[in-house]
Amino acid sequence: MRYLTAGESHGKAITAILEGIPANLKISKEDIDRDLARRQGGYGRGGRMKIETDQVNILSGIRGGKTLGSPITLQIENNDWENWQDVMAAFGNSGYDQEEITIKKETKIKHVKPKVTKPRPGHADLAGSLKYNQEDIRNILERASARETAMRVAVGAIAKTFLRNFGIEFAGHVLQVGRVALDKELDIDLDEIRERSEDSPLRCVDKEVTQQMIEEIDQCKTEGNSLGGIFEIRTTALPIGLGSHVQWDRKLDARLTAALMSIQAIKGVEVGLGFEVGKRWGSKVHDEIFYEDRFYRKSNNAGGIEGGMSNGEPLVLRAAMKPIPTLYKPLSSIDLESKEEFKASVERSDVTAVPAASVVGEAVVAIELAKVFLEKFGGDSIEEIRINYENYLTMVRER
Ligand SMILES: Cc1cc2nc3c(=O)[nH]c(=O)nc-3n(C[C@H](O)[C@H](O)[C@H](O)COP(=O)(O)O)c2cc1C
Ligand SMILES: C=C(O[C@@H]1CC(C(=O)O)=C[C@@H](OP(=O)(O)O)[C@H]1O)C(=O)O
Repeated sequence: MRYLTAGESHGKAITAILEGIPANLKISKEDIDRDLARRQGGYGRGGRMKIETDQVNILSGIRGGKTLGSPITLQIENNDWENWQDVMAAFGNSGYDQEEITIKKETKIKHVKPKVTKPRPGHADLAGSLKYNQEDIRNILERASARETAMRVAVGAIAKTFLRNFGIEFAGHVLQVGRVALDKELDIDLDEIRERSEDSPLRCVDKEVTQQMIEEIDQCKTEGNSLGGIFEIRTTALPIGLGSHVQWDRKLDARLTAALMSIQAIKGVEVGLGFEVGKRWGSKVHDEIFYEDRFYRKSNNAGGIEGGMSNGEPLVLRAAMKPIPTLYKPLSSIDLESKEEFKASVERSDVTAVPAASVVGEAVVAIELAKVFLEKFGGDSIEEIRINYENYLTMVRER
């Protein structure tokens, strides 16, 4: 299974081609749209989310509600493209002048100079414009933008649908926003994490902590600043043996953490206890092994992975997101043309997007897990994969 996304943040649409999903998988557009709406939510997001109502257009690979085994083409339109047509028309055209262009941001008419020359610290602006030899930073920021994650969520919704056929479910929820953290042990099951986080404007399972996070965001916004945080992805128990110890690039932990690191603004990823393992003695880290009809553990410090393979327990992964790079009180930067010191450009921006990132986290983990699952139980139809899967489970059970 493989996929690529394409599209600029203010271009007409974003697209993906997803190949390798087996035939006869029932796909519901409503399930994909539900995840797209979940990604758009979250307290602290900027004006763009009021303009977009992300909905997927399925252009190929699905007939009568079922996959055909052929490439699936997905598209999500950018409503904001209407407002940015003049700016985007000047895109990449080095001959345009520096006259102001009219845009209708959030229905308010605004005039902007089409060329962006003041790189924002923390964004792709400086490295991208030098590397791709671009005078206009917009030629970089349009693609670096996390708008692209909408498409990864759509692809992820298909991966989740596939894995749901084998009893694998996901929950992404927020553990920390800025200085406010949920520091209690979570002793609630996956369904309750899902239920409580869906009810929270910050995708946090605790109401009191959610309120404190809101206050943190409000204070930060008033000061023209931005915030990051931490989210966690959990799954139901995985079958033993996804991934492999035999080669570095087949290790499940390496693959899943790379997927999470590929999300814009993610700067750290933990598996199970994560960095805490460096402090504890071995007896307080390793999960002892028990047997009753099957092998099981009473703790899950390993986060469901040992030796690069799933060990039969639920996955537990966490990711740290840095604060959003665009600050309404901008940081110092150097103008690409004049080389003079200026305040960085201010693009319309989120104050924080940790809840959205947690939904993207679910998606990228689901995509990578679906890939690993298909590598192990691969087949061309869902029926064939089910036979392979059940044969393997029987083999493991009979050991
Ligand atoms: C869901 C989501 C929303 C984001 N929104 C913004 C935003 O509004 N403004 C901004 O400057 N960066 C935003 N970012 C972060 C940038 O996309 C990211 O920092 C940038 O692409 C540079 O990549 P890096 O942080 O991985 O180095 C967002 C990231 C995510 C995951
Ligand atoms: C568009 C999305 O997020 C965008 C991610 C983003 C960035 O720099 O990453 C910058 C902002 O773009 P804009 O200037 O258009 O408001 C966010 O709104 C989205 O999540 O769908």
